[in-house]
Amino acid sequence: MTTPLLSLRGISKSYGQIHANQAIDLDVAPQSIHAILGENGAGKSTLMKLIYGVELPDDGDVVWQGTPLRLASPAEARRKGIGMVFQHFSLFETLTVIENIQLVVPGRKADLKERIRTLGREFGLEVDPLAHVHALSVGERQRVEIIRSLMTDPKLLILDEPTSVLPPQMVEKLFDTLLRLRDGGVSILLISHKLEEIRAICDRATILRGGRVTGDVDPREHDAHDLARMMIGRDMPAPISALPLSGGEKRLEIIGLDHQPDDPFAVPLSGVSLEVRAGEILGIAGVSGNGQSELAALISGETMLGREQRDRIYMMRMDVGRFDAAARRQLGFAFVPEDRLGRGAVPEMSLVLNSLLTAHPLKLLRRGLIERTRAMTFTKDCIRQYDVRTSGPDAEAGTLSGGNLQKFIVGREIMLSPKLLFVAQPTWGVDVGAASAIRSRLVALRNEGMAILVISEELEELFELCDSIQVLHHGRLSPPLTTRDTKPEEIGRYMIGAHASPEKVQ
Ligand SMILES: Nc1ncnc2c1ncn2[C@@H]1O[C@H](COP(=O)(O)OP(=O)(O)OP(=O)(O)O)[C@@H](O)[C@H]1O
Repeated sequence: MTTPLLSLRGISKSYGQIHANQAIDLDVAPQSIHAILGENGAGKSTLMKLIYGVELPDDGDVVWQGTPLRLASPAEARRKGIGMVFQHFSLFETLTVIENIQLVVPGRKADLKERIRTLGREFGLEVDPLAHVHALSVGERQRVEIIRSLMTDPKLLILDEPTSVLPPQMVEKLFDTLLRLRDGGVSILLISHKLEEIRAICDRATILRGGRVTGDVDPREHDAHDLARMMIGRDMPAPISALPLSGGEKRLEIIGLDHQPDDPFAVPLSGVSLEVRAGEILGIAGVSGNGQSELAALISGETMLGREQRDRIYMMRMDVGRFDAAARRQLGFAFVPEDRLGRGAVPEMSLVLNSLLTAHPLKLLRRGLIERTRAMTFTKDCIRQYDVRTSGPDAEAGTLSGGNLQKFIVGREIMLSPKLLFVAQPTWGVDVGAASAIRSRLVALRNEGMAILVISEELEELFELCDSIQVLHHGRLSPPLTTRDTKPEEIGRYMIGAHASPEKVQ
């Protein structure tokens, strides 16, 4: 057997009582695409941080190209030939592509420009070096991040959930790039929750559960059910089905909403109309950056309408255009924002305090003071019901793994028993088992009469959840399409703005 590019033996890392990685063995072969799979909190990101020198292991050995290695920093990892593209991009929006790259890669501007173009051609990562980052799509931004890593000549490139930010059309293109990189001699470590994707391009998969390795397999020899079982330790629960319901009262109505945001980089909305009734789930599909965050801010009350705009947004039959977020919540509205660390939770605060942020009306405060016992009970219930893996209610929100924090925020909002629930990207970063639990919960709530609005980039998710779907493209919303009478390709055409003349679409 050829010498592995990277070998880990007995790697362990604990944070206080939490054993995030325990005695991990991993071999990454040269020229291979190697998946790291596991449910939320299984220890995937921790392991990548140890490999990239962000953290030091408590125990164990790392061997890189046959030589023992102890990395003290990411800069040292890059010098050795290890690169990493994080889930959250780290580009400055007001700078150009080349200016962003110059911050990390030394060299003359003209030479860098040439290298960006050459790498772009070679690996299918074309991007204009002089473009400003704010003008680029998410897919293009990701290409810039990958190019920037490639410019340090890595032998191993780590990608943390790279497809979760991409529209479906771009996923294929990224895979093509990854295969070209592999064939060009780079090994890739890929974290993903999407089992079919892993089966499509990975040569090897290591599965983690509870910080330990539970499988090391060729993913092409196992179906998605097998892989899911290794990840979650049991079979996937069957999805629950929607009961036939119709004609509930209108809980959200938007009528011909036009909005010109103050931010020059934001997307203006025009003529947006929708309604969500009790006992119904409406989904908003679309590639991110088409007005989703602007629409979400207008619905949640983070952005209020101008004085002259009346009769545009109704909740529970009230014109709420001039209501702030708290006033809307008082009407029975709850909201899970896409950005869980920036808006959904305060990372430095404990889970109990994070519960209070939105759940305080459930008598968790009395005369301005925290009712500690009630707040603890609420938080513990949320942790139990939504299977949030954490050391307990006093854990800081920022120490939870991404998916577990998402489960906590979704749980907290559902526990408010709202009349109208708005969830942006309900299962973003959540593992397959927990994602199916969250979806089942949403369908059960719909069956009980809740009105639910979901924004998601994942078509499969919208098809599983929604009674009808509308597509947002360039700030305009398509008419509602009844899910059971609609094919994904039709939604796809609206997503790329080609619905008017489908015969022209390739
Ligand atoms: N800085 C930290 N302090 C305390 N606990 C931490 C810290 N970082 C991670 N953990 C804990 O370590 C465990 C593993 O977390 P990790 O982020 O590696 O999981 P993951 O598999 O990447 O999850 P996800 O799929 O949700 O991103 C979790 O229980 C998490 O709460």
